[in-house]
Amino acid sequence: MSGLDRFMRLVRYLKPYRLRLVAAFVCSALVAVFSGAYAWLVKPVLDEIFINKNEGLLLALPLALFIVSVLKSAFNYGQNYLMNYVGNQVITDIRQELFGKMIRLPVGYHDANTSGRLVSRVVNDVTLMANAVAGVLKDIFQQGLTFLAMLGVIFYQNWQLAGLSIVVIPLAVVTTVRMGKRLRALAASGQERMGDMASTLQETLAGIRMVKAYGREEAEAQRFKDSNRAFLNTTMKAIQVSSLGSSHMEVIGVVGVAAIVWYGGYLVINGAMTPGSFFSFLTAMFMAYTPIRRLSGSNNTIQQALAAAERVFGVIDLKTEQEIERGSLVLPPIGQSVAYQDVTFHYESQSVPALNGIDLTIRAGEMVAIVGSSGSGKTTLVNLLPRFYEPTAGHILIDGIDIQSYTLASLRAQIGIVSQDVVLFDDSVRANIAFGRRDATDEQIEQAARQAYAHDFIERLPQSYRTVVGEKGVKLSGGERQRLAIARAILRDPPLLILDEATSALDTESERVVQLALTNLMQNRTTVVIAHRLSTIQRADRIVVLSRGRIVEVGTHEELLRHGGHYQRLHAMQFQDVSQ
Ligand SMILES: Nc1ncnc2c1ncn2[C@@H]1O[C@H](COP(=O)(O)OP(=O)(O)OP(=O)(O)O)[C@@H](O)[C@H]1O
Repeated sequence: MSGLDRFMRLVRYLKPYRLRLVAAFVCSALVAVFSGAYAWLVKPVLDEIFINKNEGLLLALPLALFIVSVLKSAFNYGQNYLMNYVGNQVITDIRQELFGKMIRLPVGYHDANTSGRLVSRVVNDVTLMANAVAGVLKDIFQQGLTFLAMLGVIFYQNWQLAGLSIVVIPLAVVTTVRMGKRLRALAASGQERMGDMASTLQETLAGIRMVKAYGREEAEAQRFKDSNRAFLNTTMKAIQVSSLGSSHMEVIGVVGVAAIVWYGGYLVINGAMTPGSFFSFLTAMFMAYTPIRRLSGSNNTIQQALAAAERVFGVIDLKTEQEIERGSLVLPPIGQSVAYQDVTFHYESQSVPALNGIDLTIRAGEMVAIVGSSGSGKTTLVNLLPRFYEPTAGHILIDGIDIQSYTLASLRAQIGIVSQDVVLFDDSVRANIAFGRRDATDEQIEQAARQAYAHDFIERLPQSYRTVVGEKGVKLSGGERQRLAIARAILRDPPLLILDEATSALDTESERVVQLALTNLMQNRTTVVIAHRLSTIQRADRIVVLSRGRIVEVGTHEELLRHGGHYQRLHAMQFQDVSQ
């Protein structure tokens, strides 16, 4: 996308606010007119009052200056407020669109982009665009028009002198354009650095306990220092370029003024121009300098904003899961089966497929346990069901129809997931349980909590169901967090359940309660469990053993033990201690 395309695209966001924009434009035009009047008034003030000593105008002219200045201020306020209103509205819209987009992008996108980078996109890139849209919009209109008004006065007072000063302008333009290019590149790399910094920050703060436990404070501070420095370096380079540019402009300006004083002085001395005209001219020149400087400053801001816009639009233009999905059928509760047919899945970043030729039929109401060593593909296998990823080859059918034919929303509505890393939000216990069903009543929530063996501990919390659990539920114990997650799944009541059993050991009592809660949750559902516990595995109708992405054995616990293959070996290794 070229700079112009991006700019035009930003302009399109202005459409809903066009009335306010027109009003702002009118205010800007009036500000410019009154600025011109100001410069123009210098001539009569000087010539009539100071040179001709015209007493009749002694009161009228200062009064005129006063009125012009009041009107100019009033319209300046109007345009300032309106432009900022429009600019900030546009940015709020873009930020909302960007966030809405991000949360709908496929899981694969989030795997490839650290959350720090994404946060930086929403916070920093959009802010850069905000500066441009709100600030520059104002400058372009007001300063642009003021510049034109000044140009009018300059030419009106003396066109030859004006011609001379105009020679300076191309010099200024060349400097501005060259500087802009360099600044844009620097802004892009600055934003990348900022993203890296945000990633480091977020990772470290999220893992603060580990950082402390392993005494990594120094090392993390050092790691942060590196990205912090890298950011400083790009920032300083940008500052260098833009300061050099400003000095350049300053020198060009002084050359212009010197030339004007020399030629203008010559005209006045020879009587070709009145002193009033000359000073009115000079005032207009000086007043035109601010718009030029502001506009060239705006150019820098615009370049930064366009670089930011490129990244922001890059995300907005990605296809969301919903846009990629082809399905239109609405999935009813599962009646017969879920079937994997020759399913292969390959993560883009990996050299070997994570799943290879999987054939597996899970009957409705069945409980299937998936076991296998670490990295064998268990999580990947279940992640294909809610279509977090799409199979590279093969199909997954529910009741004989490919899940790609169903809408994502209806498919996911049928699936409940309880994973080992419980995701809780910094909200009340109630809101965390009602996460998948915002419309649930207090009675329903309490019932789900009871079934999940969570009601008693919730009642003991300081504010019961209204207690806020802290970021990621830090104010709860591991077992309590899991029971909240189970209550959440019970409330959602999905026919198909994916359970990723926690590997982290809970104490025996806590483990027993979580198991009871799980038993309640699994009742009358089709369940796929990534199983680590002996108790779960023994209760399973069938056990599927994965190894390096392939199904190597399927059967009940007893059958597989008797068979004496992979499972028997896994079992011997993993469950020795437990069974003793
Ligand atoms: N998001 C990802 N991007 C790239 N490769 C991945 C991704 N997730 C998993 N893998 C790779 O795919 C393979 C299967 O991983 P998967 O998480 O499915 O195994 P698992 O059996 O669930 O392991 P564990 O029991 O340790 O959780 C592994 O080799 C892993 O490195």
